[in-house]
Amino acid sequence: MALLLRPGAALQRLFSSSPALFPTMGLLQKILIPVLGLVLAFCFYSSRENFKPEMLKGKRVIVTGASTGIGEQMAYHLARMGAHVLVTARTEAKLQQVVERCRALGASSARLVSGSMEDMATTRQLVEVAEAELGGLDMLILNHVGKSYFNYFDGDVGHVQKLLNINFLSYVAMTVSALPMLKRSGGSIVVVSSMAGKVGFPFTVPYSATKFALDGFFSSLRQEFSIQSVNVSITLCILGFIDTENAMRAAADVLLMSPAPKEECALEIIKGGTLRQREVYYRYASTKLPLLLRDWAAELLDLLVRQRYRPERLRAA
Ligand SMILES: NC(=O)C1=CN([C@@H]2O[C@H](COP(=O)(O)OP(=O)(O)OC[C@H]3O[C@@H](n4cnc5c(N)ncnc54)[C@H](OP(=O)(O)O)[C@@H]3O)[C@@H](O)[C@H]2O)C=CC1
Ligand SMILES: CC(C)CCC[C@@H](C)[C@H]1CC[C@H]2[C@@H]3C(=O)C=C4C[C@@H](O)CC[C@]4(C)[C@H]3CC[C@]12C
Repeated sequence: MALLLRPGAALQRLFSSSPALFPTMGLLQKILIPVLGLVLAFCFYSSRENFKPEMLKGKRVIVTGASTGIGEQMAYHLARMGAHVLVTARTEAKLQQVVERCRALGASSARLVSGSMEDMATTRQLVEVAEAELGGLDMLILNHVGKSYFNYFDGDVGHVQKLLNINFLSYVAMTVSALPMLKRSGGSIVVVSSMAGKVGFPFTVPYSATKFALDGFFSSLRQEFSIQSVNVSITLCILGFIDTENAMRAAADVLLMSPAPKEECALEIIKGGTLRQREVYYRYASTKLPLLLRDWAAELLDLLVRQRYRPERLRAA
């Protein structure tokens, strides 16, 4: 434990307790350890490129589920950064407004494709528009989710299947269709997932299944890209509770926690994708830190989570 918390002090204690074994310890302590520390710090910071909004200028980006919530906010950030934005969802009227706002915010171009992700024709059309009108694709942001319920699992297998089609299979289909373009540009795939795709929470059984599936598929695919030297990054985004209209309506009464803002969340996703990070955790303290408990004290994590729920406030199904 001491080695984890104060490695310098722990090493010092270890070495100073057996001077005969380490005749050059004085030298080691005074010079080598500080130098090693400096080298490690340099490697760590120099490998982490800083994000700059200019990185997105002129980049061709598809954002799915962009008519509302986090997807809509990502479209606006990308527009401000001067990207070419192609947004999609089912509600054409809403998408039209998003496109207009993107143009006003300074997008290099903004267009839409409306349609359901249950339908493979939508996937095909999106990729065709990117190819024909943008001449390729640099970033694919997969963000849409089908409507589900926030309540006890009701046994409806048909709903699980439908949600898997929308939240998981369409992500696979989009990836397969867009991959040739992404390989050409050395681009990025960004997959928006959730803490509910890493840990089992109550009242989101079908949704959680679809998010766990995304982790399995994309983490495995990332390994294959690495073996085959495919220069396409995959960023999996692990989000906590975010203040989008739909999430607030569904869960705010039941959850004893405050939601994080969708605007900031959208920006963190874009930053992570642009820097080709393996995973994004937003917010860090309520996602990454609880996950440290998952593998070592799962029961404790489950208990802490249940304490943040008020099941008596669930709406009658
Ligand atoms: N908000 C939160 O607390 C959290 C959200 N997340 C994740 O963040 C992402 C965005 O969430 P959020 O912004 O809250 O979601 P919203 O419910 O606000 O937006 C969902 C989007 O998906 C679109 N959509 C729904 N059904 C379909 C369909 N069949 N075909 C195509 N598009 C569809 C909707 O548009 P339309 O209805 O017009 O089709 C809308 O644009 C999701 O992946 C979600 O899992 C993760 C953790 C927490
Ligand atoms: C360890 C804890 C401090 C963290 C717990 C975080 C939990 C409570 C957070 C993490 C992910 C969140 C859910 C989510 O991903 C998406 C949606 C869809 C939306 O329409 C309705 C709300 C819902 C179910 C969120 C509810 C709250 C969840 C379970």
